[in-house]
This record gives sequence, C-alpha cells and structure tokens, in this order.
Amino acid sequence: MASSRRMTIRGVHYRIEQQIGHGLHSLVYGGRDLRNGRPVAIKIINFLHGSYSVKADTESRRQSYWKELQMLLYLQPLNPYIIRVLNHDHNERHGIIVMERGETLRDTLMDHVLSGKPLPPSQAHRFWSQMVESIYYMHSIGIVHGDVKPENFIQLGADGSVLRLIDMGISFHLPPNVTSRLKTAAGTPDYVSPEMVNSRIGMSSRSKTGYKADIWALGVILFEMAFGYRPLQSLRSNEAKLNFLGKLRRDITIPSHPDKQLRDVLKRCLRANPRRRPNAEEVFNHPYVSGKRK
Ligand SMILES: Nc1ncnc2c1ncn2[C@@H]1O[C@H](COP(=O)(O)OP(=O)(O)OP(=O)(O)O)[C@@H](O)[C@H]1O
Repeated sequence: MASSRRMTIRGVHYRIEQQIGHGLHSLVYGGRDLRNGRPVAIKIINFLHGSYSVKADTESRRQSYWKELQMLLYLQPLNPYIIRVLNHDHNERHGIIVMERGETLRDTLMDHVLSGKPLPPSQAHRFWSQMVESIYYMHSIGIVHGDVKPENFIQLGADGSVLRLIDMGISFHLPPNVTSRLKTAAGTPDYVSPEMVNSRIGMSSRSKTGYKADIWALGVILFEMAFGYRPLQSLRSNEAKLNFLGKLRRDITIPSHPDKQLRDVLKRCLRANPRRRPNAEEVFNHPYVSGKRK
C-alpha cells in the first residue's frame, strides 16, 4: 500500500509530508492528493501495535477503526460540521482514513491562552456558534460527542474560520471510569464535567448525562475564548482538577464581561448540576448564538 513518502489508497496517489498528530492508537500524517495538490490528513490506525500507553488488543483496535469510519460516513450527509472523509482503506495491519486537512483550533487558542489574551469577540462568536451547531446536530440524532475540546475542531477555509469536528469521541475499550481514563490518556480534564468525574460509566458513555457533559465542555471552550484562560487553569495537576470537579456543588463564578449575553450563556452552560444546564437546542437558540444569526 505504501512506498517511501508516497502512498496509494484505493488507486489514489498521495505524497506524505509529515506527521501532524497522533491519538492513543493512531498516527496522523499531513499529505497531498497528487491529482490536484489538495492537502489531506491521513489517519493510520495500527491494528497490531499500540504506539502509546493504553493497551488494547488487535480485535478492539480493528473494531474501533470500523466504528469510527462508519460513524464518520454515516454523519457525512447529516452534519455539515463533520470532517469530510475523502478516502479510506484497510488491510491486515492498518486501517486508513483520508480526510480534509486543517489546523486544530487548539493551536489558535494556545497563543491566546499562553499570553492570557481573549480571542477577538467576533472570532470567538463565529467559532462558538459553529461548535454549538455541530453539537446540536449530533444531539438531535441521538449522538453524544463525549470529547468536546478545541483539539477536536479543525479550522478550514482561506482564513481558517470554518470549523469541522474530527473525533467522534469513539474510543477504545478503556477502564470503565473517567479517572482511570484520564490517568492513562495524555489529555487534560479541563473540559470534563463534574458529573463525568463522579460517574462510574466513563467519558465515552452514551447515557443521558453525556449530552449535558458536551454542553459543559462547550461552556469551558467559550470561557477560554472569552477570557484567555480556562476555568480550572490555576489548578496545576490533573488530580487537583478532578478533585475540584468531583466536589463541585456550587456554580463556578463567571468573571464580568462586557457582553451580557455571552456571560449569561456561559453561566448556564457551566452550571454544576447537569439538570440545570440547557440542552443543545436551548444553547443554539440563546440570544448570544441566535441574536447575531438574525
Ligand atoms: N483532519 C485533520 N487535519 C489536521 N489535523 C488532524 C486531522 N485529524 C487529526 N488531526 C491531528 O491528529 C490528532 C489525533 O487525531 P484524532 O483525535 O482523530 O486521533 P484519535 O486516535 O481519535 O485520538 P484519541 O486517542 O484522542 O481518540 C488530532 O488531535 C490533530 O492534531
């Protein structure tokens, strides 16, 4: 299937440029479609060996590849915010998904978070409205994303203002509680909701609570864009953050902000009690999102 720096997938030739990311069980390369020079991301899931710390057997890696691919293909016509799948293939050793390539929103936010600078309000609004709509689409067909964070949004378009979701939150079979997953994964608990920390069912749960956990994560992202830091950023270790979230009974304080609608939607999304948080439709129809749509 592959020769050095070139790869042919179902008859289409690609040039491989560099590794642009990795997941717990995958490597992602930046490449070009040699027919038209179009930039692509090529995600390769190794069925035989895990490159990273979490152990999963070959069968569960293979199943996860199929689940992810099927979910992506299923969502293509239903949700315009899902990353477009351009090609895919598999053999005994690997599963491959070729997608549109962009920059992760994390890279853009990083500059701001490092210097404690908020994103320009119009940019924050443009990004967040798309995120809300993408999650609204998912929830309205009964799917919880389960891992909403800036790393999972890719910026496309000439000015990077168009967002796509890349990771459907479909994970390998991991230990069944969130704390163990967070200890094994390289991730941060900054976007994890209080109820997920207390839950025995884990972050990939499709249970009712999962919907409101997606809303909490959207709230954390808006907070980060609006203030230039994350709500739990001052707590240094993952353990401290999990501890704080696990004991959270009162709503966290939202700093003052000149945009009243933004502060209001933030307060609602970051309510400690998931039952008091709005659902995706209510967030989509909140004046902060819908007002600027009219
Ligand atoms: N379409 C894309 N364009 C640009 N970068 C991408 C793209 N898809 C993935 N990446 C990069 O590769 C990384 C890993 O991709 P992805 O999250 O899909 O892998 P994963 O194996 O599902 O991860 P996890 O172990 O968190 O479930 C992303 O965080 C991102 O940096």
